[in-house]
Amino acid sequence: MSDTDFDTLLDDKARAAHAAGPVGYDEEGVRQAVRLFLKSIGEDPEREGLLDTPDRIGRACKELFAGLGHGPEEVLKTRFKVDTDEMVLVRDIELFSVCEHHLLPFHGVAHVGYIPSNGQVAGLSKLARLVELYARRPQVQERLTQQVADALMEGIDARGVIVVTECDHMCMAMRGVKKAQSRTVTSAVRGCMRDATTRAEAMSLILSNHS
Ligand SMILES: Nc1nc2c(ncn2[C@@H]2O[C@H](COP(=O)(O)OP(=O)(O)OP(=O)(O)O)[C@@H](O)[C@H]2O)c(=O)[nH]1
Ligand SMILES: [Zn+2]
Repeated sequence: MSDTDFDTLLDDKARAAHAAGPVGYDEEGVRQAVRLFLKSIGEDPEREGLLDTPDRIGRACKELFAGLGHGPEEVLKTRFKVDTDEMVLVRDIELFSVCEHHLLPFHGVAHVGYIPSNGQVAGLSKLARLVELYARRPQVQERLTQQVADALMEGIDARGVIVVTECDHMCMAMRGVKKAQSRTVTSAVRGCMRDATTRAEAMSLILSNHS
């Protein structure tokens, strides 16, 4: 890889793609909503322990929903050439998201694999950044999985993509049906990764660290 390639990979703007938080974020609006919410559940927002809570949630939501309003082009604008058309797979990318039904967390891992076309590859960290981009917003796991797959497929003109996510949903654990041990697995498979042999190779790589 040339020096220029490295420079591009380390591009600060790409690194900070959504570090600024959600586009159009209204932190004061969030603070007011939290005060109202606390009152509405029968709490006293003026008691000492809760006084700073609206502020804290205002800052926390900026992180939790930092992907809102940002697009994959911010992450994938750098790509480079490596002489390979073989499968690349990054396994066990930690993810934290929030389900759009209950605004409770779901978390787990994503496995992201692709087959480049004409040696056009993405920096490995960009696969994890794509997961972040789509996880950091109110989500459902299926859509998160599909969005990462579609963004990668289009963003680097990949020949094929596979994304598998495995998540625990707090809305199924701490309330409602209360199944704390259940884990949800979703997959999205695109292009030549749909081919049975290629898909089987990817799945064996993904499963190789599972007992
Ligand atoms: N498909 C899918 N469902 C999800 C996800 N996260 C949460 N859910 C589900 O969203 C559904 C919402 O169902 P509703 O019947 O509208 O809400 P609810 O009465 O709170 O449902 P219960 O959780 O069954 O008590 C629940 O079945 C959740 O388990 C997700 O990522 N994907
Ligand atoms: Zn939920």
